[in-house]
Amino acid sequence: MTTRTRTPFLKGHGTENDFVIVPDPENALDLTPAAVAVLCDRRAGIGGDGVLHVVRSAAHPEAKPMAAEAEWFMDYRNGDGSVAEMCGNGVRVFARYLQHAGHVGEGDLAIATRAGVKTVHIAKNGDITVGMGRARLPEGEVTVSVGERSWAARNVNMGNPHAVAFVGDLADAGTLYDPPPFSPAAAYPDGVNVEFVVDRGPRHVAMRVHERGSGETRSCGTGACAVAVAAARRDGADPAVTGTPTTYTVDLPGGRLVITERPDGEIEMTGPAVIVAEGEIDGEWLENAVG
Ligand SMILES: N[C@H](CCC[C@H](N)C(=O)O)C(=O)O
Repeated sequence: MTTRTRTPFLKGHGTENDFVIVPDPENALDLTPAAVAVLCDRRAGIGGDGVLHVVRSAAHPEAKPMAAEAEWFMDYRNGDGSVAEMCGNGVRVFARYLQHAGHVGEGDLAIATRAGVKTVHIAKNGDITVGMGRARLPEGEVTVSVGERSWAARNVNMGNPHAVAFVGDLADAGTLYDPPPFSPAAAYPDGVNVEFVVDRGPRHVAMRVHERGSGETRSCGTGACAVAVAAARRDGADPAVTGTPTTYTVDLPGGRLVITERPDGEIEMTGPAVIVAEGEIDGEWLENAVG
């Protein structure tokens, strides 16, 4: 962005996982990691867990191969400026933005992401359902720690990496200021999102999450999917084994998501998404802030 340009932005969230939305159909903006970090700064910037850069698939080299299937590409960035493969809450907010901007209506659409094309359904009641694809469950147990405490965790990949630890009480995870150390280091060469989970009832869990690149957030869509997949295996309810779909209700600090895994491994996540506000980014401010 050059000085004195004014770039539209919107603010939105899905179960309080919040994002700065930057519409840029022709991929004209130079959205550097430093610019993302400044935009996500909750004091000196707009504030958010991440940025949803809205680009036509045909205008982005990573999304061009998906352009025939999905007109729009969610170029997702974490709040620290790093790039992640996928953001579940982000896809719902992205779909809500496309609807808000008049690009799509209620019903079915497809969104390109770095983890492939995701199918999305915008329901009349406002709920948004995302086809999250299949989980990968790398072999080998991992351990995560917070302070003096450690837990065995399940390695689940939803396009992005997760470590799911079942704990006695969500307070056991302490303040979660820093990324929880994990071992073996080789399990997550590019870092990891760590979820701490307790039971609330049959097929009903609650979780906290420390997100790679964003810190503790109020919600994580891919994390909720990873938790549901790990819980189903713990509970002897793996749909591939039982032949019946499993649905888990996942309560997060920021709201509730419903995750269904089918016998073929396909996972669907349903939850809300809202647009909170829209405005303009001052190019001169951003240029000075980035330095
Ligand atoms: N921090 C994650 C990306 C965002 C995931 C989360 N916000 C979601 O809703 O899935 C990562 O680095 O893999």
